[in-house]
Amino acid sequence: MRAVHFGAGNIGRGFVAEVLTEAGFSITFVDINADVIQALNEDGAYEIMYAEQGRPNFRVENVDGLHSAEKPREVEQAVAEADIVTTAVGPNVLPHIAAHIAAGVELRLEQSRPPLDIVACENMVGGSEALKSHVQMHLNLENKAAAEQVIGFPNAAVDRIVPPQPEKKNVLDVLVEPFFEWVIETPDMKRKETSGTLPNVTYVAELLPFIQRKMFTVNTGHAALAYAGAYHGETTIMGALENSRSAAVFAGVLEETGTLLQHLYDFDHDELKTYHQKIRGRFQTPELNDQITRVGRQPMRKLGKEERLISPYVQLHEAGIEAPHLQRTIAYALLYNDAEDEESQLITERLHREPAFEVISAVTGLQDEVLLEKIQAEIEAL
Ligand SMILES: NC(=O)C1=CN([C@@H]2O[C@H](COP(=O)(O)OP(=O)(O)OC[C@H]3O[C@@H](n4cnc5c(N)ncnc54)[C@H](O)[C@@H]3O)[C@@H](O)[C@H]2O)C=CC1
Ligand SMILES: O=P(O)(O)OC[C@H]1O[C@](O)(CO)[C@@H](O)[C@@H]1O
Repeated sequence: MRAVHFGAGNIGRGFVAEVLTEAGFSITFVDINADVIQALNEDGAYEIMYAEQGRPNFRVENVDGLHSAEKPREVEQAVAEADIVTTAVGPNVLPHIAAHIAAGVELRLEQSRPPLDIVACENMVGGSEALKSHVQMHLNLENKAAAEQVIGFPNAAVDRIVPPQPEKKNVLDVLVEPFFEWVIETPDMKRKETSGTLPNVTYVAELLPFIQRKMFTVNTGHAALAYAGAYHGETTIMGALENSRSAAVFAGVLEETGTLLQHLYDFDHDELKTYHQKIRGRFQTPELNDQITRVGRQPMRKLGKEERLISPYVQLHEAGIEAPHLQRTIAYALLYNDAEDEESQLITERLHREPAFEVISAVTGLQDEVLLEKIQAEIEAL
């Protein structure tokens, strides 16, 4: 069985590949990083190393690579022949890989190949569904209707911390945290016998509670640590946890999103507390040396309306629940300034040039004047 995976980065090599290898797939990675593609084709294997004393490495074998800009026809043929397609490229990159996937789908339909599932493993709600819309834009009406029958885009949630990689001899080897969770929603699958039987994957009929629990806890909590930590002069996630001011924001944010999750889904209070402790322990792994620049990357995306900060903040507001720590975190995120991060630079420049109220509205997509004024006041207080 062959998988085609778009994005041979940290999560692609360090997580998706482990599960697919365990399931017996050989993997063709598609990427635009020439060094990684060359190494995949020369070595055909690499090691996953766990941030856990004494745990042996996991060897990923039977891999190769395709550079999508240099070998577009081969990428399309690989998609046409694949038994599963997965992605971990980042939400902003999904539109850029859609044309290749659509061309592969067209070939598949022409060649009357079996059904296929395409699973986006991105930190976002409705990732596969979003990819589906991008792919559909490249299909004519007839192929769109035909694809609807045989190409599934089941949504998924993925969770594993794969930090910025330490200096190492081999560009492919990847250090990961031992924990992982991959949840896939089953109703949209078209090839359950393949995509529905991956080992160590949790299958659910409705993903929303799982992905919201993950996004609003792991990702919102992480973002709070990153942005509050950066504001208080920290550069690492460990530093932010040890800093009493950012740690207090983190704890407050988890309380607030925990309240929301219980309000939305009736999650058990004690289970949620245990989940919080587990996450705190995962963040507190010194071997990962996780950097604020990674966790805080692309603040404009993270401040989007459907994302980890604004979505719970708005939902709490609508439920009549105050969320001062989330509100403060949103202000920290708007003030976040990493010289290497284009999005943080764009927000910083706009805040210098334009009234804060308008910048906040443009970045977050919020229209509610009450909320905009609250966030503006928060920024002014900092
Ligand atoms: N690193 C982590 O701990 C986690 C990341 N995620 C999600 O996984 C996704 C990937 O994140 P990472 O692996 O950390 O990022 P990464 O930057 O390590 O990997 C992304 C890969 O996509 C490739 N890429 C960029 N444009 C491309 C294109 N047009 N065609 C093909 N490949 C392209 C890049 O060259 C890179 O190899 C994101 O959505 C992220 O939110 C989810 C859970 C954990
Ligand atoms: O990958 P993103 O969306 O930029 O955000 C980083 C987040 O991804 C993770 O690596 C895994 O969910 C978290 O550690 C962190 O909150």
